Amino acid sequence: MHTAVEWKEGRLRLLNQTLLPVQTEYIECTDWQRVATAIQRLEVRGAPAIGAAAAFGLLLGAMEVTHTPDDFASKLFVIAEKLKATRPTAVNLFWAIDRMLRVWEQNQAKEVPGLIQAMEQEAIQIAAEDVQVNRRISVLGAQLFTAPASVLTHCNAGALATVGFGTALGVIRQAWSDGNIIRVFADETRPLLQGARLTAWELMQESIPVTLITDNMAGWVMKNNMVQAVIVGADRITLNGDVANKIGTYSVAVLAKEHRIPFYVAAPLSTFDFTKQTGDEIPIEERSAAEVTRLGGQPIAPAGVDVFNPAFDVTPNQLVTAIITEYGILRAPYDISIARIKKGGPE
Ligand SMILES: CSC[C@@H](O)[C@@H](O)C(=O)COP(=O)(O)O
Repeated sequence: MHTAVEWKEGRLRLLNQTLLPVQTEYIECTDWQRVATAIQRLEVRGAPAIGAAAAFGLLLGAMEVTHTPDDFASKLFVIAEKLKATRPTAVNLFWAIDRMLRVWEQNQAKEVPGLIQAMEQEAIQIAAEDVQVNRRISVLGAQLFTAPASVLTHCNAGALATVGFGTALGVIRQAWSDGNIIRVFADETRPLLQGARLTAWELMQESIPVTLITDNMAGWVMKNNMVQAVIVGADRITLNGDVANKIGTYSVAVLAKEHRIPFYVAAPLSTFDFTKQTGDEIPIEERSAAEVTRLGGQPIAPAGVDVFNPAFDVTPNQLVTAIITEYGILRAPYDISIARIKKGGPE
């Protein structure tokens, strides 16, 4: 398993996911600007991985500032805002940066080196927690699979999208080792092909049987009883259980309902936005038209065509069979089950 985000000797090492599966190359980030660019370009992607990378990005920013404590604070806040502006949808980004800023607040009385040390510990802790949380989600989610089944997934919610094992793919990994996964159908996930490039690659590395399909084949695969469950990750979940995830997830959820197939979401507490009631309030990132009009650098549409390129969609709670978190498996009514985990307690 490759590590997507790694802190080593004062540098952030990111696996460059835009080059996969052709090349396995790492980016050594020594300044916060490079981390911001990596998030924007999707060199590091997936909600938990973005959160961890941003925490280290803010740390790198803090390490550059060696002036008076006042100056330190104002510069730190500017860097935090710039990092927050990289991508709008995955709430883990904001969650991780705010967590880092709280450490600054609590250690304000310290000299800059002491402050930086506290911030470094926090960033390392954010990354380490994600590894633990992935394992917990995987073990809990695997309990939903009591007999051998084939599953469909969308985008990539694996090791590449986290610091550890993955969320949706973590559950699949665990259920596979329990003998309960026959095959994984991976949607290619247009426009940036995270399913084809990343999920298929990750699963093949571990010899988990995977079949790649284009996004528009999911309905036919379900109609032919080729999958018994859908499992995906999430970028933001609101208090009512609405789920933002990679564009195309909503279509898969609608199809799953039509075919009476359970639709599971696996996500850590850091993906819940307790400040938002419904999915209507989630900012949806729109990305460049070139992602749709070009494939592998080649034009596949007439020059100048109008394009709509939302990177995410929102699946309404009534299409979600269960949400697997490190605190337990949540089911409807989600306003009640989510209110319970909001307090940090088990479901
Ligand atoms: C555990 S990752 C969950 C989500 O972040 C994932 O499904 C997803 O939509 C990633 O989108 P991306 O645009 O590749 O960052």
